[in-house]
Amino acid sequence: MSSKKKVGILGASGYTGADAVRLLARHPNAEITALTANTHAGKAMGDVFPHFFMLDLPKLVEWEKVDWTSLDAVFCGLPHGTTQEIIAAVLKDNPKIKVLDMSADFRLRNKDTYAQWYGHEHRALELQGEAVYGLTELYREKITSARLVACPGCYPTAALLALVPLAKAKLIDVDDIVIDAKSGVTGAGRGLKQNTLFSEAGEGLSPYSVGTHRHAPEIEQEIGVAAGSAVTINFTPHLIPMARGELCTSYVKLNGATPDDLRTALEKAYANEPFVHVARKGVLPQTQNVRGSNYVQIGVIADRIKNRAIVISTLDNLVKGSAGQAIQNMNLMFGLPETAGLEQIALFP
Ligand SMILES: NC(=O)C1=CN([C@@H]2O[C@H](COP(=O)(O)OP(=O)(O)OC[C@H]3O[C@@H](n4cnc5c(N)ncnc54)[C@H](OP(=O)(O)O)[C@@H]3O)[C@@H](O)[C@H]2O)C=CC1
Ligand SMILES: CC(=O)N[C@@H](CCC(=O)OP(=O)(O)O)C(=O)O
Repeated sequence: MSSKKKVGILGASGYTGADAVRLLARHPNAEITALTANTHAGKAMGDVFPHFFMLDLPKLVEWEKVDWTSLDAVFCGLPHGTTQEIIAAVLKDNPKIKVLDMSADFRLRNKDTYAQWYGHEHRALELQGEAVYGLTELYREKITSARLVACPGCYPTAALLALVPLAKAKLIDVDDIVIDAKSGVTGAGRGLKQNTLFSEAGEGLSPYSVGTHRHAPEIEQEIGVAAGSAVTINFTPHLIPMARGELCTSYVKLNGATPDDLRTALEKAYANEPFVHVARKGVLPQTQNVRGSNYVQIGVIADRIKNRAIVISTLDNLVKGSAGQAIQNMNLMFGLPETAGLEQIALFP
């Protein structure tokens, strides 16, 4: 009998689900036994994503048709709002399944903050209270014993890995953080949308949700925990003409520290981290350095303005920004080597 963990992927016809398939198909300790879709249900995975021609994968089915009793874990790449209802139904009858949610449904701890930003009351409040925030480097211990892990959004992962150690060490003024972020268009999912058409996204750079993006409260929640006080940040996302990749430029005010102190604090925080690389002085992170990999690269640059510094972080939104981080968390939850299935080097150029 195979000792591999049997995993299912909800939303396998979407981008995060498909990247989970790409990575899990070569994971030494996992076996994909169920894949779900909505409009694509009934199709072969190889017809929906022809780049999987070499894999023998289960057919895409509606989530109600999955034999949940045979699964050890489920990855969830569904739209937010939909996830909470489906996961509540699955866990009700199959309470032992481990859930790696890549949507936003269980990330915000405060139910009022959730309702304010997502426009409705949470429909699985108990699970919202149970979920562990899945930023591996910050919550490793809690993730190890969790049943439901709310993997962070791609922007929060990039921003928080750069800023949390600095907020914790009180090296920066947490009331003066400006995050300027850029994402490739896969960040918006595979569904047809006007703003991600090649003709509209291919030759321009567009800011969106300025001052209103739902990742602001998620970032504030975790910087607030690190700082020990509520914070408000300035966060502006942009859509850039490339498929995958994300880069966050954070402008910070120093609390009497130097930019070199910031770099030293980050190096110390991530000295034993397999997937976070602090660039040496003078090296600027760029999306090409992490594309297709589970790595995050962070760099610190002195600003010409006195008492300010610039912290740049980059990741692949479909790997460390979603499917890769979810697999890293699954590895912890099953006591597997944390890096299993995730050691790919960036696809450069
Ligand atoms: N893309 C990214 O970089 C990141 C995305 N996320 C989050 O991960 C989740 C998935 O994102 P992404 O993969 O980009 O999205 P996609 O739009 O590419 O895929 C969504 C998936 O959900 C399925 N689906 C849609 N509606 C329903 C429904 N009512 N019932 C069951 N299944 C449904 C779709 O099926 P079908 O195609 O058959 O209709 C598809 O498989 C979202 O919550 C997103 O915000 C998080 C981090 C990064
Ligand atoms: C380019 C783009 O549209 N990106 C998405 C973020 C993707 C992500 O991380 O979203 P979740 O919080 O839903 O998981 C957005 O801005 O909504």
